[in-house]
Amino acid sequence: MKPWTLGLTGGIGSGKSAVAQCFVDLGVHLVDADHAARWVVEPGRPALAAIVAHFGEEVLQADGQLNRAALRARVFANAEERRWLESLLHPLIGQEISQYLTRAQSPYSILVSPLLIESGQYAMTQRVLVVDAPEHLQVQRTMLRDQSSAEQVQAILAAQARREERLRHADDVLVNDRDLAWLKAEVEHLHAFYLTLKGGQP
Ligand SMILES: CC(C)(COP(=O)(O)OP(=O)(O)OC[C@H]1O[C@@H](n2cnc3c(N)ncnc32)[C@H](O)[C@@H]1OP(=O)(O)O)[C@@H](O)C(=O)NCCC(=O)NCCS
Ligand SMILES: Nc1ncnc2c1ncn2[C@@H]1O[C@H](COP(=O)(O)OP(=O)(O)O)[C@@H](O)[C@H]1O
Repeated sequence: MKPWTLGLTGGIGSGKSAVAQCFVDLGVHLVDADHAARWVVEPGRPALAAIVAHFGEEVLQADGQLNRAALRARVFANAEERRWLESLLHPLIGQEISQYLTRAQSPYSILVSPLLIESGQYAMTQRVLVVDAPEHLQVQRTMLRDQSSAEQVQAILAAQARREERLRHADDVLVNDRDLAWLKAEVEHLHAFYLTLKGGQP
């Protein structure tokens, strides 16, 4: 039977990557929208040239790669610039994702994306798992992971769907407010359940 796709989403620092890694350890095929977002702006790809034409040479590093920190500072300080970037990149990211989803060998595959709902990528999935965490934990974990300031994390949070909106699209919710051993056990339960599903439904 054709593998179905589980959409995995949650706000920044909610624990999507940690949950995704647990599924990978169980042998599930994973496609990561953040990785696709990096591939489409590699040197030589047309999107990078369009970004430089729009934002200027200061969003390039000396080696010709995108200066992600510089672009991050620009787009999370200005919603119009962020929307411009999204309208350029989201169609390209969507194409990469659908190509990689077709390579799935496992009974189901996972698309992990911070913007699954906002970008409409959930249309490529048959079921949605939302990782949820209290906002103070999201901020604390992201600051530790990225060495970013609380203000920058808050600015990114403000650019994302509200928790209620994300939860409205959820078939399953994993509240990641305990330790990683507990998280792993929860993923094992979900995986056992997902293996019983056909096309993402009981
Ligand atoms: C702006 C940008 C260059 C910054 O790069 P970076 O500093 O390396 O940061 P990352 O790409 O790792 O993104 C950091 C966080 O910002 C959030 N984020 C990224 N793009 C976002 C956007 N357009 N709107 C809201 N939040 C966004 C994500 O939550 C991400 O963290 P998470 O995956 O851990 O949840 C990069 O985020 C980008 O190209 N964004 C536009 C493309 C896009 O929408 N990507 C999201 C996946 S579809
Ligand atoms: N339950 C947890 N306990 C402790 N640390 C966690 C837990 N879940 C995630 N983390 C850590 O918090 C940070 C953010 O998690 P991550 O999975 O990268 O979030 P996301 O992908 O949603 O942005 C990472 O450094 C991760 O290792």
